[in-house]
Amino acid sequence: MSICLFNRRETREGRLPRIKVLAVGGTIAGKGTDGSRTTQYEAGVIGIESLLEVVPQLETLAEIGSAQIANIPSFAMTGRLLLELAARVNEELAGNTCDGIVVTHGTDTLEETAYFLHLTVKSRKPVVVTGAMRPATALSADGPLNLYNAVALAASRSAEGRGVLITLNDAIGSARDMSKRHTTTADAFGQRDFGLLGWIVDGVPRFYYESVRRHTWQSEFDVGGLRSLPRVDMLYGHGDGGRELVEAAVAAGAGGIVHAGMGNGGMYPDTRDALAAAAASGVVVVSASRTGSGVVTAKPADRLSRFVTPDNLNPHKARVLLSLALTRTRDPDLIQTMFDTY
Ligand SMILES: NC(=O)CC[C@H](N)C(=O)O
Repeated sequence: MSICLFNRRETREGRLPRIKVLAVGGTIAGKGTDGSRTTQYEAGVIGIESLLEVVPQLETLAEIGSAQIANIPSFAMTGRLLLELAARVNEELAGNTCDGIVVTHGTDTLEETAYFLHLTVKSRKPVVVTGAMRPATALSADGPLNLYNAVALAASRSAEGRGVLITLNDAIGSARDMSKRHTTTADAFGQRDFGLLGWIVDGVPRFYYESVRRHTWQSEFDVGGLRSLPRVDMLYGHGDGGRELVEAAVAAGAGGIVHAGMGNGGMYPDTRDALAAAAASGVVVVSASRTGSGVVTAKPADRLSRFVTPDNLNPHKARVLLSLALTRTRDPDLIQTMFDTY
């Protein structure tokens, strides 16, 4: 009888890949008092060194370095921290001392950070974002295996050039497409339109698909010199919608507004009027959808108002791209081209 074992080690000129883990916080670094309660805990309290100690198997995959960038629940994410993180990832990958990056992050806004990095990291080296749905103190905590898988993925040549990847629960997704779709389950992340890029099985990444949209080293966005991002507000569409929130966003200085519309970008008439007025005054309006899936198509009235459609990006990913687009132009036609490209 023969037993086939995968060799998990991928070496670089005879040495293990060098992977840097940048920790931002979240449930993966969360602590609760009762292991059976998976939603009652404080996120972003355990340091990255302690998280790494729990997974000694990482040593078989890579030479690990780490840095604590922040330790926050990810709903507290800021544009400033996104810029800091992107700068750090670019800095680490620019030299020849780092072969790949893992970011540990809260899951609430993990997809936005991953997409932001997908558009601003200038490297073909793997960048993998992971988190956990159960705190480190929970029974069946998912953080340690997610961290192991993330390092395995970042250490693998098979992950190079694919843009920023997300892994949780053995799944590999593109930062462009993967989203959090459940409030509490360990299987919270997925993508309704296209599915996954692959899985990680016993520490071995297996890819089946790839995204053909532009990203990372092909991206035109350079946030190197920026200290803040243009303000983009988001409004949720509904019946009896008013003008007031649109006007408040404009008064607050929004350069862009993403409207999470009903169905294929539907807007309550008063809200539409206010958004059209905002667009006429130079605010870039993206007509997105609250359905969570599918392309939003431009209707004649949208074209007249110069609304931008987000392709199939969900509203919060559209917000990320719009904010980056506004660092380059305020022209809705050019921004539409960006939405059709990334
Ligand atoms: N599962 C999680 O990571 C959620 C915890 C917290 N709300 C955060 O996003 O950081």
